[in-house]
Amino acid sequence: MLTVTGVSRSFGGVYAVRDVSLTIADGEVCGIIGPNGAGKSTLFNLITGHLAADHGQISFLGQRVDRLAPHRRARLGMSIVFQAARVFRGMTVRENVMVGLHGRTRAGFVSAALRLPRHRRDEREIAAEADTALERVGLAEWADRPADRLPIGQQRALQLARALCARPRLLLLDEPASGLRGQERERLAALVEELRAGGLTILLIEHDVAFVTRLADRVVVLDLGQVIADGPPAEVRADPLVLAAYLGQAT
Ligand SMILES: Nc1ncnc2c1ncn2[C@@H]1O[C@H](COP(=O)(O)OP(=O)(O)OP(=O)(O)O)[C@@H](O)[C@H]1O
Repeated sequence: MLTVTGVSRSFGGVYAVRDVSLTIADGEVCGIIGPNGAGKSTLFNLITGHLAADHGQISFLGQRVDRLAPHRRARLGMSIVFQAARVFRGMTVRENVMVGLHGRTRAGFVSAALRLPRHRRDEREIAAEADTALERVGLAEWADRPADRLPIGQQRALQLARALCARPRLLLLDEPASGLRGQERERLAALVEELRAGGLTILLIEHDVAFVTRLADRVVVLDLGQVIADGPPAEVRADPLVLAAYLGQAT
């Protein structure tokens, strides 16, 4: 589904990502971990198109995408949940999901603003689609509540619902567990497991090694911009190179 080949990116002459290659197969959950400054965010942004690579190739669904802008990659089926994503205040949970869907309808923003008949029909379809996504992430009963009152764990689920509405082929999660603890983290993990069981292909970067190794089929470990391990979670956790990279770092 995704192939990264020999990708590098430097800042001011220092490599943040150096000659990284990895592949993600259809239906796989791939986790990218690594100590602070390892290059995780840089690699994530190279894949989504928010950063341009200096060298290397990225292919998605058999097509070169490394020169495409983020929205073009999104149209091909990449959907991102950003770590810092916020909910829209003053809107309900359902409306928050509907905002993401408006751009996709034939009617679009113009007739939405003018409230044309076509808009009213599309609006009902959009609301139904939003409800389906909310159901999928366990937020159905919160649909009519103000989104900014949701606890942070549910706000993250809401962002997932928004991303799912784009019907992604590949879901990219940027530190989904950050700021979550205990039960919230458990709920999110269960949700990702459900999405995986549904056959969705997922790439996640995370600080929380335990969270990743629990969810991922495969874990790629970066250190100083390079891949130092790539394999099943149990294998990677026991790898001496990985243990050495994490030595002295809080994981
Ligand atoms: N825009 C930038 N300008 C200059 N240097 C950068 C930039 N982005 C990243 N770097 C450097 O590249 C290296 C990798 O950073 P990156 O943020 O990708 O690592 P990370 O693994 O995501 O780190 P963390 O776990 O701390 O978020 C670091 O040395 C960082 O200082």
